[in-house]
Amino acid sequence: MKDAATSTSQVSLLQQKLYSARQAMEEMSDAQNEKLQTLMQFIGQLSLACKGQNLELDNKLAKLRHKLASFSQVEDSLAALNEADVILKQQYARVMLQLEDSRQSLSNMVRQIQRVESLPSKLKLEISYFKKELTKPFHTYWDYIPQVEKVANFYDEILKEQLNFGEKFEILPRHRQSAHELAQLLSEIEFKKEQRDQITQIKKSLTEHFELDTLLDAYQVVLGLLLDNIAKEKTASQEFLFVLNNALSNVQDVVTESYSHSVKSFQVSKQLNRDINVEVDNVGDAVIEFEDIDELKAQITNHLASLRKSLGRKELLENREQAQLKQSVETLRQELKELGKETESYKERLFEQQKLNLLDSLTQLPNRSALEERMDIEYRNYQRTSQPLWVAVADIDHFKTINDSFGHSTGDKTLQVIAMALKNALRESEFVARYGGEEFVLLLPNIAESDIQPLLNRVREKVKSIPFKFKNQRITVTVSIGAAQVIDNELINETFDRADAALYKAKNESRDRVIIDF
Ligand SMILES: Nc1nc2c(ncn2[C@@H]2O[C@H](COP(=O)(O)OP(=O)(O)OP(=O)(O)O)[C@@H](O)[C@H]2O)c(=O)[nH]1
Repeated sequence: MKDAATSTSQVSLLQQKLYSARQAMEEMSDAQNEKLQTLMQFIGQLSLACKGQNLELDNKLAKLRHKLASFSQVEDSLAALNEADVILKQQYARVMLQLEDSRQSLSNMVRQIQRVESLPSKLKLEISYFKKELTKPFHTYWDYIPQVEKVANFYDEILKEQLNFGEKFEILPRHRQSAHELAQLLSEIEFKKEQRDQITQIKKSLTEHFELDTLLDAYQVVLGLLLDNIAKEKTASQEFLFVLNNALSNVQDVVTESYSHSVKSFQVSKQLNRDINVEVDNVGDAVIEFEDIDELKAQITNHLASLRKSLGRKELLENREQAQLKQSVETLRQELKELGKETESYKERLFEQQKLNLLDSLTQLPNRSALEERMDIEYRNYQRTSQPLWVAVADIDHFKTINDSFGHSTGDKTLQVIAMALKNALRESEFVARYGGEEFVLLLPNIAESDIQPLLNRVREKVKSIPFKFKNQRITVTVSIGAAQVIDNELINETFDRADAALYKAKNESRDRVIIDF
């Protein structure tokens, strides 16, 4: 019995121990599950941090999280852990390569930036320090990102600079050519007085160191001014036509009115004539059929009274008609007088405009259009009379140097003085025009072959003797001249070409000379 009791108490002891052991094991398992949860959370965060970098790594980490869901599966997870470890190492190597590539790309970008010529020196220095910094390798993306930010900042600053000072496009020869042609065109077009200062400024801006924007602005402004002038001219013409139209319709009204009045008067007058004729006939009849002289007297007195009445009415009508006619004529005269005045002022304006269109604004010499007109006239004279006609082209020597050394406005003044000298050196019947730039064309009729060289040499000497003084420096300005005579059936433009070729020779033969194409 005692044994049985002992056994029972041992069993219960064992049961108690077993219970305690199970409890301890359960507690241990809970603690491990808790640690496992922490590990899973960590892997979860790691997956999130790496997500998108590497698809394979994303899958492995997802599988691992699934396997680690309970402690019992930890054993199975080991292989997945190893795989994830390998991929992580590969990913690290790949990131390192990528960072190296990115570093190279950044270095290239910096080299490009350094090529921008207009960089301010401070920025240049900063970029060159930065370039040195870029020679060190990056270890993480966190090394890389700030450097990218720096490059972006450099671009930003450069962009700001460009925006502040306007983008400076390179000026190509064709831009220079366009600027030169525009400046020349501006010398040939006559602008209104109030526009001239602006045009002078534009011309000046085109001959000095200009930017593309200046050229584009110049085109825009010139176009605007021209359109404005055309619009004004159009308005003036329209106003004139309006006045003309008004006057004509007034005249038409007067004429129509006096016509209808005349028609009416004519009808009344015709009726009165008929009445008079009837009365005259009546008198005639009374005389033929007369029996009693007293009765005849009475009848004739009656007829004569009617006749006088009709004649009185006719006279009244004629007087009224006369007055009406006088008034109409007076109205017409007034209208025509007004119209005449208007036409006169329009003609004057047209004449002024025409004159302006034919003058070069800078030198006040005839311009190219005027030259063409005069060439036609002189050529027709030559064809009619066969008197000699010479064309000479004169060009100022090294004029560019004057502009470059003393400024464009000094160049302009020089042109004005030389233009005056050329004009004064010629006779009334001779003609000089500014052909463009620093080139002048002379038309010289009726000059004998033996006289042309001395004449042109006198012109050349006259220019040479002008005492120019720029910036207190005595300067001699010379011209080269080429000339040719119109021959046989040659067109005057062909003569001009020969004169121009002679000028070219004079320029080649050290300038300041006259060459005639005989
Ligand atoms: N100031 C001023 N300069 C002008 C005008 N029109 C043309 N020019 C300038 O005249 C100069 C002509 O230069 P080039 O054609 O090289 O001739 P150049 O310097 O006279 O030399 P050569 O003719 O070979 O002796 C250019 O600099 C033009 O800008 C103008 O209206 N005013």
